[in-house]
Amino acid sequence: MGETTVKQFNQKFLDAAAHGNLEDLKAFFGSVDIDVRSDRGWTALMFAARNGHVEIISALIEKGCDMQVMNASGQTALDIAQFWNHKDAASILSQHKENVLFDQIHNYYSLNPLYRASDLRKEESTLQALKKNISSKFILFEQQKPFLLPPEGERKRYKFALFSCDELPPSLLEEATMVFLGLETWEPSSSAWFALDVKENAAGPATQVYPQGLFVTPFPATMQMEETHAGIFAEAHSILCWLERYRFCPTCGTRQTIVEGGYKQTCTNTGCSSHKGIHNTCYPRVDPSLIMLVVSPDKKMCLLGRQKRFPPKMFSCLAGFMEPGECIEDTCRREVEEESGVKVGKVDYHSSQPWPFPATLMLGCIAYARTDTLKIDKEELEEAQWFPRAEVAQMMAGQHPGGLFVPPKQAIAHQLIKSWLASSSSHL
Ligand SMILES: NC(=O)C1=CN([C@@H]2O[C@H](COP(=O)(O)OP(=O)(O)OC[C@H]3O[C@@H](n4cnc5c(N)ncnc54)[C@H](O)[C@@H]3O)[C@@H](O)[C@H]2O)C=CC1
Ligand SMILES: [Mg+2]
Ligand SMILES: [Mg+2]
Ligand SMILES: [Mg+2]
Ligand SMILES: [Zn+2]
Repeated sequence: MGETTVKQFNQKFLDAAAHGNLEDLKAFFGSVDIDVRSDRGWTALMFAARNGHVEIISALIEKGCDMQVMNASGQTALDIAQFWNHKDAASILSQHKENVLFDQIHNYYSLNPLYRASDLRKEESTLQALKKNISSKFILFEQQKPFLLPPEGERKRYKFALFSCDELPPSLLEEATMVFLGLETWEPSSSAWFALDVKENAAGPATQVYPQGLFVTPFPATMQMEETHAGIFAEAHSILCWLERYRFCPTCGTRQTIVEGGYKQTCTNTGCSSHKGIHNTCYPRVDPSLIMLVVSPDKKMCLLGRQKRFPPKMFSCLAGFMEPGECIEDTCRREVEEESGVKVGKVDYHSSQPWPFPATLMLGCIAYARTDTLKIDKEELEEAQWFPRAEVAQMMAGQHPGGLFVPPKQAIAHQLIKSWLASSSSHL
């Protein structure tokens, strides 16, 4: 095709989106660049958002269009739908959190599309009404094991089986530990999501509705979930583990009551000092830890290590829990020196990842080493070594001659290594 014909071809595709003509639009799939832009920098998704064509938006999203791009005025498709007050279109677009996370790296387990509606947690009567609302969605756990639909046909990933209140026995709804996870969108009338944890024997009622569903051991199955469901799993699983493991007041040992949709527990002993002053024992815990890609002083190598529990031949970034009263930079320097003997200078923050086993928050950093002599702490690491960039690239690609490899893309370690490889290509 000549340049003019390509332009005309692209324009027809954009017109189909603007006019809401789904059949015409689909005819272009496979031959057109789905993110092609008009002269003003508008994509097909933006044209569909401008006119509120919900079907077109869904079809484009399903085909994997980029939702983060901006037009020449700095608007995304979501901004455009909101500006023209197309509520349904805005709602679909806002469910895909990439929209609001533009320019941000998002890691697996962090893509939770729910609006947490934390203000509603305190409104007990609203929560009770939502629990009985037929549009509310329930996900099930049995002793913290999620009830999932296994990969099937074209779908390569696990996803949650969703239940409505009339599909679950009333006794189960009453007795299970319940967590209010949030609303589907910021619209107060949108569907609420709840997680239910049953002690045992929920398989009967659950498999009546979904014969193919099963309660699975969360790790590693949840590493293979639809990404938004993995985000919802992270929220639900961390809270449920906390509710299960902190049933008694850490201050006086009295039984606690679950309140605020599962996001708080209060001690039933009115004389307990946990009711006075500032304390944090009644809220769910999150344990911050650091994970760092350590770059050598000459910037040509990075430091990777193996913990004993890793699969054979897997090397990853060093990691360690933060200690009270410590800043991120000092945790990074201390953990690297403790485990490898290497002294770190500058520390750059990269991105973070909730690690819901049970509630770690991994803070990913790039750490610049000042020294390169290794003195490995054999308790913490079985092995650690400096790897040149080319070898790391082979490990990432699964083409290392010795069979060494790095964690899969769902792990933040993978993303740190990938970023370093991309940024260090200029040092070759
Ligand atoms: N995605 C990846 O490639 C990797 C992830 N990790 C994760 O990073 C996190 C921290 O790394 P580690 O090397 O294990 O930390 P670490 O180097 O601080 O050593 C672990 C020890 O720290 C102590 N500890 C202190 N606070 C703790 C807490 N809140 N929970 C549990 N143990 C605590 C325990 O004695 C534990 O054995 C872990 O959650 C681990 O799963 C670790 C290595 C690689
Ligand atoms: Mg350590
Ligand atoms: Mg460690
Ligand atoms: Mg430590
Ligand atoms: Zn107490």
